[in-house]
Amino acid sequence: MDIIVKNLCKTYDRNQVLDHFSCTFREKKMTCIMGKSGIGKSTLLSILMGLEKADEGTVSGMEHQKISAIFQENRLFENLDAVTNIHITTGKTKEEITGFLKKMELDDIAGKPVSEYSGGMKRRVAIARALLAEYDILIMDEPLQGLDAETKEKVATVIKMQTAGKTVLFVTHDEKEAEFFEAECMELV
Ligand SMILES: Nc1ncnc2c1ncn2[C@@H]1O[C@H](COP(=O)(O)OP(=O)(O)OP(=O)(O)O)[C@@H](O)[C@H]1O
Repeated sequence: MDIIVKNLCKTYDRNQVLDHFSCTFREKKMTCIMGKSGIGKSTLLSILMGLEKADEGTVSGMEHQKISAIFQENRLFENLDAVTNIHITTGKTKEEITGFLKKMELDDIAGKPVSEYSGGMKRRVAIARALLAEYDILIMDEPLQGLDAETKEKVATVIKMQTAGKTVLFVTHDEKEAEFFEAECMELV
């Protein structure tokens, strides 16, 4: 089912962020949501996920759908290791998680608490957790931010393979990422 957004409005205090915004996100496709900083991309995602309420407008196609998300913040349990972090959320076995972490080049630190990881390692754990969860719709808010060019390419390749044929909404500032993922682009203005 496509996700159909009609006439969304959202104002914080006197700051009108979304003004009758409408668009369609196609089922089983990746859509890149682009637009300048502060334009309302994360706000749109929050409304789609039901974490924020729109002042006006409707969203259809999200009902009864399992959503997995990578937020701008990693939202990890810092005192737990990568495997436990991912197990708690996804229910996947230690073997499944360890195998996947290897693809993300995280297997050697998987047993240490997340608090001891670098920023890029934490980001990869958050990405792995979202990809291993069962979902109908994957929502990613600047998932590759903070990764070096080489790691970004590897992780992007894993994301591309894992999300083929899935409905994915992907906020990025980087047109090259949109090209790499062969995603449809939607610009917030
Ligand atoms: N909870 C909130 N309370 C008040 N203002 C908010 C809140 N959340 C977002 N805003 C404001 O709404 C506007 C849009 O923010 P949002 O985070 O959606 O933008 P964005 O396009 O995702 O930006 P970026 O690319 O920098 O992440 C900004 O002016 C921001 O300050």
